Amino acid sequence: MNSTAVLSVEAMRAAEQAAMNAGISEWELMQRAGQGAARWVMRMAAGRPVTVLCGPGNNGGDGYVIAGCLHAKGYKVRVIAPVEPKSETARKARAAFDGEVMGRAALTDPVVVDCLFGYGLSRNAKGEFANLLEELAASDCYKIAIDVPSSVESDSGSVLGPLPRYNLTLALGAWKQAHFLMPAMASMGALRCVPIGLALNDASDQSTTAPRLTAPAADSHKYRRGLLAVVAGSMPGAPLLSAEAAMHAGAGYVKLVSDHSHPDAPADLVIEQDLDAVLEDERISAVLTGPGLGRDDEARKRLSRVLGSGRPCVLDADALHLLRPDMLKGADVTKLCLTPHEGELATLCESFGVTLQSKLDRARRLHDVTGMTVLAKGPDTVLADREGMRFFPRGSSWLSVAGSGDVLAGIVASRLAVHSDTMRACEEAVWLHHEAARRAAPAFSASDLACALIPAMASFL
Ligand SMILES: NC(=O)C1=CN([C@@H]2O[C@H](COP(=O)(O)OP(=O)(O)OC[C@H]3O[C@@H](n4cnc5c(N)ncnc54)[C@H](O)[C@@H]3O)[C@@H](O)[C@H]2O)[C@@H](O)CC1
Ligand SMILES: Nc1ncnc2c1ncn2[C@@H]1O[C@H](COP(=O)(O)OP(=O)(O)O)[C@@H](O)[C@H]1O
Ligand SMILES: [K+]
Repeated sequence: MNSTAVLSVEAMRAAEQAAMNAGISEWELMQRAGQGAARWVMRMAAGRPVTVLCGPGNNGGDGYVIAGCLHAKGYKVRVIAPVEPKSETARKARAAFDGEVMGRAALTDPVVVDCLFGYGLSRNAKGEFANLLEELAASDCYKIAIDVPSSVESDSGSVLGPLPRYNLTLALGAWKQAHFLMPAMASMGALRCVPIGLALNDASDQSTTAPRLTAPAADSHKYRRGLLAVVAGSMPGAPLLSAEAAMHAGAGYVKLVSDHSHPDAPADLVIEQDLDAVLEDERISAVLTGPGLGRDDEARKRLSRVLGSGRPCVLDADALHLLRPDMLKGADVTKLCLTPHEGELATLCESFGVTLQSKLDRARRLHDVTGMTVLAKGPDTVLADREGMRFFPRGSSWLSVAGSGDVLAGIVASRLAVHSDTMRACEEAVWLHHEAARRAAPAFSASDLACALIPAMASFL
């Protein structure tokens, strides 16, 4: 089975070194990578001619092995290599390939395999490399990236040259961070991982797989299934949306604590006004606040009361702007989930003295300095928690609609009310959010999305 480990370049080099220390040579690793990738290339090429672009490092070395496998199977295959290989193992692979190698040629074949650079890309692709990538971007051939697209920086997912849109990207040995990060992720097409026998069991960072949810126990009642309080503030719409989503994500009972009258609220949503009375109820299993909370003194007081309740909490939207380190004194931070988008993450980093730049680094450090669960959402959602980072497959781009984050916060809170595990709640919520988007018709609104949670739940039971 494919591993779900996600490795930084440093961790990848260490895993390869460990394999070599255990007696598997770099040459053997390259053979496994190249042969495994070649099987995918042949599946996609289905007999059509193939061009392989080979760069100076071991990614180029993999390219010569791929070309060799295709050649041996009778494929019409040629290599375009703007420079000779520099690493010893890649030179050996070049010498072992007895097919056609050209310095420059037009990209006329229907399938092109890109092995210019892998995780060793260290600066902007320029000159002949940039020309080739531009030509590849403009071509309508079937494009396969080996390990990572050649202008993608493996750790950050940032782009250092012309970026073609690939049909397929084959990660070698393990997933790299860029496979789950924007802007790189958007260009990779289908993603597959080719195992090469690395020991990855100790990797702390992982891609997530579909959660398994369970129906309520046979002897459940509404409180035992989880009682959630959604604490509203100055604006009525957003918390109502969160509460509606929460009602369809597992909790047995959702209360909206609000001073507004909410004439549009469904009859089965209980609306209360007395925040202290609600929070004193021992049966409350989780609290959500932030959507529509406002940022004035009253909102700050509400947030402090929620934090003081000691319940598992989800903090979103305005709560993330109001949150300060001193508010966490005495709080059990392991019960708190933050669900910031990019802007809210920047605000939180300022409040908690995190100066790193990338979303991944910021989320990781924010968790490290606060101990809270950080779900940094966006087109490339990442989760930072006690066990490491968690990554997700791409969700529907239709999720970029106002209120979509309120729905997500409601789902996280609902799952938290069910089982009190912050990390698990976030993982389940992202998958449910994505699945609801898949099941809703295109151009859905946030309330359509909340309704689509009902069939989405069924996907994971
Ligand atoms: N090390 C191993 O054991 C294995 C590595 N494998 C392959 O090796 C790749 C990593 O190999 P390398 O570390 O050799 O790195 P790459 O092949 O990714 O490229 C690095 C080479 O390109 C040069 N370079 C980097 N950026 C450049 C730029 N913008 N313009 C021009 N030259 C540039 C570097 O100086 C270096 O020579 C992986 O992505 C994977 O494809 C696989 O064969 C599996 C085994
Ligand atoms: N292009 C996209 N692809 C996939 N998911 C997206 C995309 N854009 C936004 N999302 C998701 O939609 C939600 C938007 O949340 P947020 O920015 O808080 O919106 P709002 O404040 O309007 O509710 C997040 O869960 C985010 O992950
Ligand atoms: K590549």
